[in-house]
Amino acid sequence: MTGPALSDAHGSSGARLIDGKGFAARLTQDIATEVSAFYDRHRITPGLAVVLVGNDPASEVYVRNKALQTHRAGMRSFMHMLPATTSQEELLGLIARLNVDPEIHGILVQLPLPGGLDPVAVTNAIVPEKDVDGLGVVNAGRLALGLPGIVPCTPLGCLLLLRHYVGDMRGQHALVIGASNLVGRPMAQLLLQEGCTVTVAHIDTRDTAALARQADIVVVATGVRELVRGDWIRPGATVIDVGISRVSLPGGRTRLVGDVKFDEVAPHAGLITPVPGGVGPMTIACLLRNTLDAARTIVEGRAP
Ligand SMILES: Nc1nc2c(c(=O)[nH]1)N[C@@H](CN(C=O)c1ccc(C(=O)N[C@@H](CCC(=O)O)C(=O)O)cc1)CN2
Repeated sequence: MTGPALSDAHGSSGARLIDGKGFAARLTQDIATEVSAFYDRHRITPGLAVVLVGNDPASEVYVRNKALQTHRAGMRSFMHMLPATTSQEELLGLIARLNVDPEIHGILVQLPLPGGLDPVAVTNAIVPEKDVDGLGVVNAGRLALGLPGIVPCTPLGCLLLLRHYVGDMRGQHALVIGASNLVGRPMAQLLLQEGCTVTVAHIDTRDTAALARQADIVVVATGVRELVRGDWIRPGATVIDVGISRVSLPGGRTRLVGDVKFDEVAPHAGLITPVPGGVGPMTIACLLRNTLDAARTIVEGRAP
């Protein structure tokens, strides 16, 4: 429940910054310790296969970071970089091989996929026990029923931050803006399980601002940059910004912005995640968590 109050430079009257970067670094260290203990017990190093199709520049950065962090946590990383011309059959063939590879405990196909490839069919081709993105129907169904399973990395990261900084969320009103399979839908399920009253808004929901003004917790995952404005936020509310957009600045430089107009929102919020350094780093830390848990399930035969 710590975190610095924002300085006047941010135009804030005292919202605390949620330090996702620091939290993710500690989580990764803990996972490295657990990976080492797992190796001592079984003489097995968990292995993560990451599949990237095409050359989306942001995805290339994310998969490189995934490989780096996987090594840092003491696990094995297997990268499969495929051309954008890869057919659905070729991709499904690779997944079928990874599904039965004993060195692989987690499989992730980086999203978005190039046009012509069906992300639902592809993610559902991964066997549920290696589906470390938690996006297949088995893990998504388990989450919807409140059963143990693999939870998608970004919503899991948001949940860990909320549990740490907010604590008990029972009775709080949570608004999730954006209903994607990757973030919004699983996030809503997790908040329900925490005892929140949950509203889910679409990008084009009428008067999302009015819904936000009633919320104690606002999680935004729309990809619409700076959608959430200062007057949307009830004083003291917790704001979790999942969006990451790169905007061009004069002189060829770029900067990252989220789905929240930070300088306007921070003075109203009680707690807020920055972009960068908020939810993003938690996504990769939770992928490592899910990979180790998947290895445990496969090797020790126990549920995560
Ligand atoms: N199969 C998946 N595809 C995608 C996922 C996912 O969880 N599974 N999530 C996103 C992208 N993503 C991981 O893949 C991701 C996004 C952001 C970050 C991150 O650390 N962001 C940093 C800034 C990094 C930068 O400088 O660009 C931050 O916010 O501080 C990590 C992973 C879509 N695809």
